Amino acid sequence: MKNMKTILVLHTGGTIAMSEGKDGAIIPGKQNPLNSFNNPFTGKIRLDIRNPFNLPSPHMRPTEMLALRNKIMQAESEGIDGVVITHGTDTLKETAFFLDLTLPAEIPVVVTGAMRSANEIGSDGLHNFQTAIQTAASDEAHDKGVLVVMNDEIHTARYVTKTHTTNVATFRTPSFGPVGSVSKERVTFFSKLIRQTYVPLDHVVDNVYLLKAFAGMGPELFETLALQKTNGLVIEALGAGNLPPATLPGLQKLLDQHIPVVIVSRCFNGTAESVYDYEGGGIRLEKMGAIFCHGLNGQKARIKLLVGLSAQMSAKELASFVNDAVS
Ligand SMILES: NC(=O)C[C@H](N)C(=O)O
Repeated sequence: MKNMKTILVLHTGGTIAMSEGKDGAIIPGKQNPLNSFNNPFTGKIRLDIRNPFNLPSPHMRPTEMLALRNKIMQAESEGIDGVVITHGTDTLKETAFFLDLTLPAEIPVVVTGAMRSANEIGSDGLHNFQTAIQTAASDEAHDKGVLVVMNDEIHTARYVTKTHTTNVATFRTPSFGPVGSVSKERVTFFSKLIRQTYVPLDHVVDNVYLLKAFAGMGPELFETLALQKTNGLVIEALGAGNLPPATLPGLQKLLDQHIPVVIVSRCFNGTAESVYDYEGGGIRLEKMGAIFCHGLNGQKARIKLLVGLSAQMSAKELASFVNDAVS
C-alpha cells in the first residue's frame, strides 16, 4: 500500500445524509451528518470531500449519473487513488451500474448508503461509509469495476440489487452472493472478477422505458409507447423470457419502428433465455427482433440499453452489447 492515499468522496444524498425528525419522518437536513465524520484513517488516508448533490435517490436521473462519471474521470486524471460515493439506496444500483459501464477507471470506485438515517438507533451510515473508504483505499479493489459496499459485504455494481425495503442487509447478489467482505482489519475478495469493457459517453438519452409483464397482459402499454418518442424498452418478461400472446401486436409496432426491445426476466434469480417455441415464447420473441439480455434485472438492463443508445451504437452493436453477458 502507498504511504498516504487520497480518496475522493462524493456525497449525493439519500438516507445516509438524512435524520429523523420529531414526528418520526426521515428528512434531508441542511447539514449533511456525514460532514462530521471523524476520519479514523488519518495519516493513512486523506479524504477529499465534495457534496455535488443532496438528493433522495428517487430524484437521481441519468444526467446526475453522467455528472458523477465526469467528476470521477477528472479526479482520476489528477491522480486520485480511489472514490467513495454516498447515495440513497433506492436507485443506488442504477447509478453504480451506470458508472461501471461508463468509467475506464482502474482505481477503486465504491458506492455506499444507509438504511437508517443518522440519528436513528442502529444507524448504519457511518459504518458503511467507513468500510467503503477502507475498500476504496485497498490495493485489492483495483481494476474490479464499480463496487457496492453495504453491511460489511462487497458486491459488484453489475449484479447487486436491493432486496428489502428496510432491513440493513438489503443489498444482495442473487444467484452468486457477495464478492468480498470488509472487517476491521482487512478487505478480502473471494472472487476473481472479469474486467468489463467501458463505453465512453458525453450525453445521455431519455425515453428509455421499463415494463413488467403480467398474466393476461395485452398490447395497450406497448401501443402507447409506439405513439410516444420512445428510444428503447426493456420488458421484465415471464419466467425465462416469455410474453402473453395478446402483447405481440403491440410489440410488433415498436419493432416496426426499429425501437430496440430488450427482454429480461421478472424472476429474482436466474437469467432470461430464449428456450420456448410457442406463441409469445422466447424463441418467437427473438425471431421478431427482441434482444435477450442475460443475467441482468430490469433496472440494470435499462441502464445498459440507455448507455448503448447514448453512445450512438448501431442496431447491430447495440444488440450484441445488450446480449453479451460480460460486456
Ligand atoms: N435508504 C435510502 O437511502 C432510501 C431513500 N429513500 C433514498 O434512496 O434516498
